[in-house]
Amino acid sequence: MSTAAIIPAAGLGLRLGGEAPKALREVGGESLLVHAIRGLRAATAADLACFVVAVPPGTEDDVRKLLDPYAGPVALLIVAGGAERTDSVRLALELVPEHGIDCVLVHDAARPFVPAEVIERVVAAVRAGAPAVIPVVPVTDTIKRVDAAGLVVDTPDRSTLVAVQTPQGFEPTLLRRAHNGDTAGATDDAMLCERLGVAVQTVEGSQDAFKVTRPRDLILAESILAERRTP
Ligand SMILES: Nc1ccn([C@@H]2O[C@H](COP(=O)(O)OP(=O)(O)OP(=O)(O)O)[C@@H](O)[C@H]2O)c(=O)n1
Ligand SMILES: C[C@](O)(CO)[C@H](O)COP(=O)(O)O
Repeated sequence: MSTAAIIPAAGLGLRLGGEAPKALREVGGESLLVHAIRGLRAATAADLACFVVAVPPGTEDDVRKLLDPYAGPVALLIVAGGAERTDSVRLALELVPEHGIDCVLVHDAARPFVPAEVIERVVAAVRAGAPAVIPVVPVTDTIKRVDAAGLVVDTPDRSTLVAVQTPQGFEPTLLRRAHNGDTAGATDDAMLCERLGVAVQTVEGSQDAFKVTRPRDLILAESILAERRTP
């Protein structure tokens, strides 16, 4: 049995700004998407069989040429993404093979430096029987809920809160069922499983798995890459 990796990479990167779509922005001379593909391939215990990459409509051929040299023996499928992240994941999921896959990972192109051990932890937990698995890290700020007027409603106990990363791993049939339902307002795929009443398992994530969202995140990304490239 093998793993399929869906990579939603069709976002515009409005918070990051710049000309190119975010997944094609470069760090250390290579795009975030290439770094993400390389990171997934480094997780050898995941037994990756295919990548399905959702890209901005119209960029399919260019992205295929860009990624071909990095996919190696892993099959590379490209699909035009949708308006929302969940649309892009659903469209990619339609290309995931029906047979021979025991785990589907969904991994943001915008998280280029996830350590291999995090990916392998997610896959191992799915293979051990958890139908939905997410990597998480503790939150370091105090989090408050506020109302429309900006007034604080309450302060949740921080020890019960975590920040959620990707890749998120799923038993394939569950992920298909989750994306067949109502996806409105869902900011990750695990949330769709929660809506079905499925228990979602957490595993330890990593600070390196942060999401490139705003311009300063590129500075952190450059610094992580420089650290990794230093012998
Ligand atoms: N319609 C969309 C929107 C997002 N994504 C992908 O989902 C991941 C996480 O989304 P986010 O960081 O919000 O990316 P953007 O939507 O590009 O950013 P922004 O909201 O700032 O425009 C990214 O890899 C992004 O390319 C996608 O495939 N399709
Ligand atoms: C899926 C995700 O990366 C988990 O933290 C996150 O929810 C994506 O959110 P975004 O606002 O679409 O970047």
